[in-house]
Amino acid sequence: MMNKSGGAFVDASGIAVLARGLTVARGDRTVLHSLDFTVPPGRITGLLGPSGCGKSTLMRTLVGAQARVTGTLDVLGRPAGSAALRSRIGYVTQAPSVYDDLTVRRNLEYFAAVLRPGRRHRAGRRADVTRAIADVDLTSHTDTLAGRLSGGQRSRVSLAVALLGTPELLVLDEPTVGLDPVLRRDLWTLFHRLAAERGTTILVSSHVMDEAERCHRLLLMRDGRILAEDTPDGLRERTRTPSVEAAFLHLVDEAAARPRPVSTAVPGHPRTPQQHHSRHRINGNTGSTGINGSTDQEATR
Ligand SMILES: Nc1ncnc2c1ncn2[C@@H]1O[C@H](COP(=O)(O)OP(=O)(O)OP(=O)(O)O)[C@@H](O)[C@H]1O
Repeated sequence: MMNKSGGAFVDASGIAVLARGLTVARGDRTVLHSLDFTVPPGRITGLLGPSGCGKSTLMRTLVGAQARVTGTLDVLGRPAGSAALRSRIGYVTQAPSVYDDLTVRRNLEYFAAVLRPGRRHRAGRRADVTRAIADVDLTSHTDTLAGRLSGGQRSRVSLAVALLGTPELLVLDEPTVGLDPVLRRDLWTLFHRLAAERGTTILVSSHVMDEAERCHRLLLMRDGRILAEDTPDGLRERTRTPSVEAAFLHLVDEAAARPRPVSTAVPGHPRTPQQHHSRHRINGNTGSTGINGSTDQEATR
């Protein structure tokens, strides 16, 4: 089934991601505290919050690369970590995962062969590789060794890898860090094009508040909790502030003035009724592989 924009229809409910009571522990601490949120399909949702608030952990959980998870997390209508989701999600981590001793094209060809093995897919793979390189504006560097690229160019190779399988959901962990303003603008143009033309659902994290204005919707996070879930306009109006940054600070102050919930249940030992009552319980030790090759070993941390 297809939606209006030509992308895949994700769920009868029209929700790409649904989290209820989502809790994650890392080390000896709970780092995500009973999160409730949704991500709409075919839109760009920004995950914003200060360093260490849990953005990467949430993204790892979405792609099934995080252990010690309780609660409900449905992604494209299936429990996070399901094997069936692997080819439907593109995940770009903060550290570009490319082979320095291969050219841009060879890097892409390698990952394309993993996604669609077999001689009969050769022509299709070639077309996918050429399109993905053009998507990230690296056509003029097709035959350059990845090791000779700048940091920003290497991140774009990682993004091209994630775009290879035409994913329905793209999960991007701080993709614009360290990029100059022109490249940042070009990347945001690409994200909007992917959402509008291919119906791709994009979840993109950032700790730069001015990037919030470029998103259709925002999830504002702090200390492993969702402070707000709204459009940029909605946030400004609701807090009567002139910018998303000011709205964020307003919400931080508001939250600080409220008493905190007492419980931080350790995953595996749910204490709240909500945690017992999941529509799709997710497997806390699932170690499915994101497109950038997150491993079972990583899933245990
Ligand atoms: N391997 C780990 N073991 C234990 N705790 C961890 C581990 N990795 C991260 N944490 C903790 O989990 C919390 C959330 O970290 P996370 O990387 O998800 O935050 P973030 O918002 O993505 O930060 P940044 O923007 O700096 O990448 C932090 O308090 C961090 O110290």
